[in-house]
Amino acid sequence: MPSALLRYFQPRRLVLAAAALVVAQLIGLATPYLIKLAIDEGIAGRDADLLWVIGLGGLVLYVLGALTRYAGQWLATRAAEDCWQRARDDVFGHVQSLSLSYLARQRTGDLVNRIYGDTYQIKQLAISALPALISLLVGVGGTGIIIWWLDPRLAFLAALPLPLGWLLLATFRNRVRPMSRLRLERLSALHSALHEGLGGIADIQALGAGKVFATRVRHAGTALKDAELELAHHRARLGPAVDLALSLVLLATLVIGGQFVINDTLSVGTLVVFYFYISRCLGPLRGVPGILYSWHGARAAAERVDALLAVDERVHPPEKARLPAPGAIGVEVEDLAFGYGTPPASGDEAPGQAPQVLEALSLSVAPGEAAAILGPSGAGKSTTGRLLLNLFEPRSGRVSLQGIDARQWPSKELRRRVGYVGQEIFLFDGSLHDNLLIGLSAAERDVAGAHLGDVLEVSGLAEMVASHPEGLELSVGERGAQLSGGQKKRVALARALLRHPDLVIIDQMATDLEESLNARIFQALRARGLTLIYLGHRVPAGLNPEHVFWMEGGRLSPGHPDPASSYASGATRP
Ligand SMILES: Nc1ncnc2c1ncn2[C@@H]1O[C@H](COP(=O)(O)OP(=O)(O)OP(=O)(O)O)[C@@H](O)[C@H]1O
Repeated sequence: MPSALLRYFQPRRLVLAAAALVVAQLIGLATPYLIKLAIDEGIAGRDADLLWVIGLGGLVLYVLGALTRYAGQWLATRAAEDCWQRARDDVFGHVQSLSLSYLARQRTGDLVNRIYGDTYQIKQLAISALPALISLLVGVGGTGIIIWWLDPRLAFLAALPLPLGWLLLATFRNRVRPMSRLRLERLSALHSALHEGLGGIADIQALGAGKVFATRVRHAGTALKDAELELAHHRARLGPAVDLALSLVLLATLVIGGQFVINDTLSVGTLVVFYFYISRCLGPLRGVPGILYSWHGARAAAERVDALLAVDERVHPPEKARLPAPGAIGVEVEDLAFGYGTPPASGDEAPGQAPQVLEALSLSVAPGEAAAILGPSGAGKSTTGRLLLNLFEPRSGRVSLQGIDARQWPSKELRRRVGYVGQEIFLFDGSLHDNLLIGLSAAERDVAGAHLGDVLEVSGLAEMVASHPEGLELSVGERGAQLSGGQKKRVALARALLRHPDLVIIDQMATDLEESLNARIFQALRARGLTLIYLGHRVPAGLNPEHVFWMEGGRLSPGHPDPASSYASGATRP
């Protein structure tokens, strides 16, 4: 059984819910018996007082039944909601801990569906399947015992269709599991298509490709509809089959039980109450297909959650962490090789499946120096930046920051001391202020707040903030949709600087900003004395780097290959 099915439920809540529902069912079992008493003892014996006592007893039982049913359903709902929250948080936490190389191979819509949709299926077990299962086990099971005690002949008659029902369920069960799995996979595919279609809406509109994505969403939706219909069709056959069997039992009870009354071997009260008990079983037995589908849906969902939780491609904390000394960070890269895709299994010397992106890459940048790594598109510049940040595991070679292997830096320290302005900037739907301070503790926020004005000035944001009526409370929109490309870059730079970094890696900014603004920003950055690594197609004004490297096909060489370039010598400052 998939472990995600039980892992997130708190047993105490479930046991309490189950106990309340069991009591409600036991009370429900007692109430029809009062009818027999009323008919056979009260009415037949012309005992009006007894009828009043029975009525009062019935009232107490009905009230208790209602209260325990309410308590059971409420406790089951609480258990389910707690389970869903715990499962969502746990699965999302796990996804967050996975390495970028794994996540880059996944579809976001599918991950969202596993975190939200699959865990939802698991919680539904407590809300719908638990009460249905208890009314089946206690309600129907208890009824079986009572009717056996009332009249074994009629009870035997009522039990006749049971083996047939069991056989029917066993046959149906084998088909439900693969169908439930297919339904969830198609739901995931639809989420992925929607996510992609909405995530790139601006480009899609600009390309006039709306129809293409509408078709993709429609196809994914049609596939899901087919899976849903197949499941519903299957269920539609099981439901009426159960109904038919139960109706036959009711008819047989009436006709054969009536004969027993005529023959004086059964009292009218017993026949009536027998009929009542059998009718009480109709609801729970009709619920059996629901339990079956809910169980297999949750099972298929739990298998998908387990599969995701079993992924261990994560960023592991360093085995021998070393705390680097404060101050500007020198960068040493030795013989670095890297490729995206499945890394080789441990102990396996063979390279991974994916092609090598970086080869024998070596460079050295002293503390406080600036280096520019230039090269054509696809050369491997951004990849180099990600390896300097220890976001990916190199296939061989190493990156040392301040003489310590980047893999041995405590990750929190690395994220704080190495600022990163990526090619694609992540901004979330919130104020500019919240985007700037994201990830900082309360104490760090206080420190950052004190030099916020200075940082806004260095990153060229001060004028934008001053000119906007909402200032720092300006809303940036989802993924920063309300800011320009250059503004997003500057917000990312300010966000990095607010952490007091000692090394800043900037991936392509020169082309996003006008020359004078570049000059202002890079001069101000150089004046701070931190180490700077710039990745792009040309050296930005004001950077004035000590080193210029040319990267092509994942290989690095000093200087620009164009002899006319002022950086052609490979020597340093032109
Ligand atoms: N997440 C990824 N998964 C697989 N391959 C990738 C991934 N990211 C980049 N690549 C591949 O790695 C190579 C280097 O890409 P990279 O982004 O480092 O180049 P770049 O020099 O920064 O290019 P540009 O100047 O266009 O930004 C390219 O061939 C690219 O297709």
